[in-house]
Amino acid sequence: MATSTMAMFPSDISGIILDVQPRTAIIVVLSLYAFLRAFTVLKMLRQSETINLIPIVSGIPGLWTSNVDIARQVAVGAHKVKFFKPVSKNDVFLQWGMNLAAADGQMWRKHRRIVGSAFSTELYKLVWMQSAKTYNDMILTEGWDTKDAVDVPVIQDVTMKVCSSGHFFPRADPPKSQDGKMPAQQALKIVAETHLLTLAVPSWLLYLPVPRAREARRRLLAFMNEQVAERKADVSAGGPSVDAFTTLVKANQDESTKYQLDDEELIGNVFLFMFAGHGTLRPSYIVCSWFNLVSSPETTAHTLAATFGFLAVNEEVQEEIVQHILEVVGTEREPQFEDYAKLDKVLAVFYEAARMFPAGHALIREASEDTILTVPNPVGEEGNQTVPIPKGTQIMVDMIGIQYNPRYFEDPHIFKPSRWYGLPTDSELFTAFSVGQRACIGRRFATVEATCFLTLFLRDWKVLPILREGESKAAWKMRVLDAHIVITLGVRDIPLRFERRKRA
Ligand code: HEM
Repeated sequence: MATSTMAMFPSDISGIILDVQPRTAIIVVLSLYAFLRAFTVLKMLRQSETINLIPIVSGIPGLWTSNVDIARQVAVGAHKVKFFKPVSKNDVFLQWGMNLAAADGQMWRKHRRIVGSAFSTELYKLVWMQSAKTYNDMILTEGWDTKDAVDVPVIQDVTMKVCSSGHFFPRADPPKSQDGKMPAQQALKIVAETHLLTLAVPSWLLYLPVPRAREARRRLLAFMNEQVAERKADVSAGGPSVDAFTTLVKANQDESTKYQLDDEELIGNVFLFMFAGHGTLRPSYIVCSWFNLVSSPETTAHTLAATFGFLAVNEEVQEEIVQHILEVVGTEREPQFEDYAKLDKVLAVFYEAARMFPAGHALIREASEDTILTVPNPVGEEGNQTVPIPKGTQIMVDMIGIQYNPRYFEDPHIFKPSRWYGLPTDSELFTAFSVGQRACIGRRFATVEATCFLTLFLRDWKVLPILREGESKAAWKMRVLDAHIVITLGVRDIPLRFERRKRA
């Protein structure tokens, strides 16, 4: 839109419309159409689990579903089934190199095998220790150790600090500049914001010679390479894999195996884990989630925030969880990683919050050839139907729909952690991390982190809502515990009060 035209027709809408570029107009109309289509389909999904979208004149055929059996048939990966993750949903991240979240087929198997080896018991022990340390440090640095009550206007500010990729790549966390160049942290922010732009504009825009953006990309790449070089030196010196990053670097160095990451793939995965979900960067989270990567530690932070919110208005549940913590850990000792599997009720509250606000809210897949899907009949009717799926059909698995589907959950709108009590920690009955081989690789990472933090926190503090004058808890719940959707799914800012628990 030319500024001169706007100056000539400051309040004349037709003048502005006349000057809209044809491409922009098409994008606006298509976006409106896409929005209305999505809205209508989502409305229909509330009545019917699976909807087949058949284009009349042109367009891509689609199938939207909130059925777990269909999710299982499509989500697992192109090496097993005739559905793949469309590259168009990942191309922003592919700029840094192929990575686990974007790959499919045999390529995905390689990345999953290599990255998967970093998600070991050693890593989870480290995550547990770091979470405990974060809690203890926070109490001291915030001066909570001398207070009996603390008001936190936005609990997300706390949970964002707790859940960060620092556990995954410990040494890379404070990317400060020592040489007067743009700090890597700032470079990351600019890169993330530029990525965000590509939601609205074509991706070639990223390559335009905008000096700051170019400098940021260069700086970020240099920073990642520095980190890689540091670890390569460690690996050459025969040092142990002290963190997951070093495990990835080892996979790049090891020439004796067919499961080797090349330099680009190494950087692609480093970007995915170190940066895509960095706790301080909301834009990158939005991009990450929009492109269905769902790799963000921020997903854990959002779920943890929702967990606190639900506990604040469900006092009985909170007391039951505290009793459970006292039975398992007592009051005198620090909880240990070995307690994780025993703290099933703590995990259950986190699961229930993740069910009600599933951070990974959609899985998108595409049929690579003509195929069929087995679609279960509606509840109350036995059997299945076979639905032909033409090549190119896009399948949208509505994860929110699954988590509220009465086929799977009694009273789906009620916060009821007891549905998960006693569930083994990796049970597939819990579906918010997706299902099958391609389910979230960070599931245990997230649940270990959350269980440790909640255990320490709830043992010391009672969680209460900060109510407005005259507001009831029910009204607070309606106002605050509401999905906050911009592009991704989150919870509104949650104001909470913490009161120190009196110990007998
Ligand atoms: C409450 C927290 C989380 C939720 C609800 C969640 C959910 C999901 C879901 C639904 C998927 C499947 C996406 C798809 O197939 O299209 C996924 C994949 C993934 N998640 Fe998570 N996630 C969480 C935390 C994490 C964390 C903490 C990490 C990293 C440490 C992580 C890393 C990944 C990666 C790399 C994938 C892609 C895996 C693959 O394609 O093989 N996630 N996540």
